[in-house]
Amino acid sequence: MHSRTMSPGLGVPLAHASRPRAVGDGAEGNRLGGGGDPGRHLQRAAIQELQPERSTNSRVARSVKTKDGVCCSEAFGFMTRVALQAEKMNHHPEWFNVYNKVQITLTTHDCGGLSKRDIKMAKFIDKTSINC
Ligand SMILES: C[C@H](O)[C@H](O)[C@H]1CNC2=NC(N)=NC(=O)C2=N1
Repeated sequence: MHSRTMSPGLGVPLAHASRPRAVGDGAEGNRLGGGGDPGRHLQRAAIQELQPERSTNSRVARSVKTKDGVCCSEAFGFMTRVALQAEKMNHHPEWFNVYNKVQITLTTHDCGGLSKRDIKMAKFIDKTSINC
């Protein structure tokens, strides 16, 4: 079953799968650590390398708190850098922001779990948040 949501401004219906799609949509989108993949131990090591906080085997979480207290400009600047990277990678975070706090969850919807894109995005977020 699919639920359809109109994308804001584009007027193009977006089909959202209501459950994880089949694994594998190309090298970047193959689910890590799953199934009988012979490389799964290597892939699992890649996931563990992220030192995830509050993560599961299908989602990686990050929490960022910028220095600017209840002001938001540093948090917005951080989110802008991540948003531009997300557009560049075509891989988008699920995130929540209040004041100087940003809670981020990374997962690959196309394969219903973690992929190399999540690892690449998590490393970008870790590097970018160092200066916040
Ligand atoms: C069609 C488009 O390439 C896909 O929907 C992209 C967009 N951004 C994405 N972001 C995330 N987090 N997971 C995806 O599977 C994904 N897929």
